[in-house]
Amino acid sequence: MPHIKTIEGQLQAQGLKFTIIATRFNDFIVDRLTGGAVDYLLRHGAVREDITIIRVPGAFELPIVASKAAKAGKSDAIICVGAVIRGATPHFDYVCSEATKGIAHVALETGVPVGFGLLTTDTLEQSIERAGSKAGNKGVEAAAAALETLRVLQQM
Ligand SMILES: Nc1c(NC[C@H](O)[C@H](O)[C@H](O)CO)[nH]c(=O)[nH]c1=O
Ligand SMILES: CC(=O)[C@@H](O)COP(=O)(O)O
Repeated sequence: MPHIKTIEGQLQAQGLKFTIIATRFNDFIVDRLTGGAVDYLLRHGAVREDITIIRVPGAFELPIVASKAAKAGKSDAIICVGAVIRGATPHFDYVCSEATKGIAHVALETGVPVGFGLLTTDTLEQSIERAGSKAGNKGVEAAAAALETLRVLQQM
């Protein structure tokens, strides 16, 4: 059988620099996402000195700050965390759409992997479930995805 070349990212964070960008909006949820991301990185070999946390007002501001962080060249990977919870008006859709598109754009434009740890939920309960309770922790998932993607990109 011919050999199939396979590229997979190792989940080793030793020697890597990370920037976590976290919203102040819904901070009681977002602090759990941030903590999950930090804990994941430390457990996989990163050191505290190589992790920077930047706080922004809300999800809408995540892309511009992620863009500056990526272009500054001091981060191997970026992790965005936040929580947008549906209100009574279409505001939710606009905030989610721009944050999502903007974060994806930063990664594609700069080549720096950006983990997407932004909760977009219909209810507060759904956010709580995804911030370290019964449905896991999306901050952890975003940190893991950013690290794995970085390790894949390094082999290409
Ligand atoms: N409603 C939520 C927001 N809204 C605020 C915007 O993100 C933005 O900060 C404001 O419009 C000023 O530009 N942000 C969240 O992160 N979560 C929400 O539920
Ligand atoms: C997520 C939102 O946009 C939000 O909390 C705003 O609520 P509303 O639509 O009731 O103004």
